[in-house]
Amino acid sequence: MIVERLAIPEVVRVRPRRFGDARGYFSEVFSARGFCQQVAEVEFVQDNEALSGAAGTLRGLHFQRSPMAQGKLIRVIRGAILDVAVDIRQGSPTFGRYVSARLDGVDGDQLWVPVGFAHGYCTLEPDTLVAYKVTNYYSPDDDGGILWNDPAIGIEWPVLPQGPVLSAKDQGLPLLKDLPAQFHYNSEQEGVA
Ligand SMILES: Cc1cn([C@H]2C[C@H](O)[C@@H](COP(=O)(O)OP(=O)(O)O[C@H]3O[C@@H](C)C(=O)[C@@H](O)[C@H]3O)O2)c(=O)[nH]c1=O
Repeated sequence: MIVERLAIPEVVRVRPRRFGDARGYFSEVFSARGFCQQVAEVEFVQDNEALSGAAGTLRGLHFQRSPMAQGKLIRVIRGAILDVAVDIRQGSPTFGRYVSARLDGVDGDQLWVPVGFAHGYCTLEPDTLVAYKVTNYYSPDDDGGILWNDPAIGIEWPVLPQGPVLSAKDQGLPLLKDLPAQFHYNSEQEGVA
């Protein structure tokens, strides 16, 4: 497993080893032992899967507030995404900044996005299948979000002349500066894993 910390070092790109042979390949896509030793000591409780039909489907930017905040380990089974994590930790030197990584089903890279970050992705190919593990259960009451194209964050999404395919919910999310106080993430309440 190769581990690479991004410009915001709590966000980590993980490349599990693949053993190729004449049949194809074998890969341990997750091992608690390796992950806890090399990336973050967390426990995952839920596995999610999302299929997006059209290239240019954008989901995000999402998070759950404390105490239901979720760390997420994202990978692409088929297709490709630009995956994005935005630092929303109050007082963080990188608050409001983001990192991104291309993930695809060909090389099998994963992205670890800890609590304290909003997460989103845009699909780069049709029929992209994304799978991710999360460290806390889904809690719609604690669901928070930030508008995907908040100019203060300035994410360089793929160029989409028609604009992205968005859910109705994601079209109406607030800007980071307008996030209600009860959705502010305070690292002192909940340590960053
Ligand atoms: C996220 C989630 C959704 N759902 C349901 C609620 C809803 O009816 C349907 C679709 O939900 P959403 O529109 O929120 O799905 P989606 O926009 O794909 O939401 C996801 O986006 C990415 C970027 C993330 O980071 C995830 O944490 C999650 O927020 O699935 C669950 O039952 N469990 C879950 O954990």
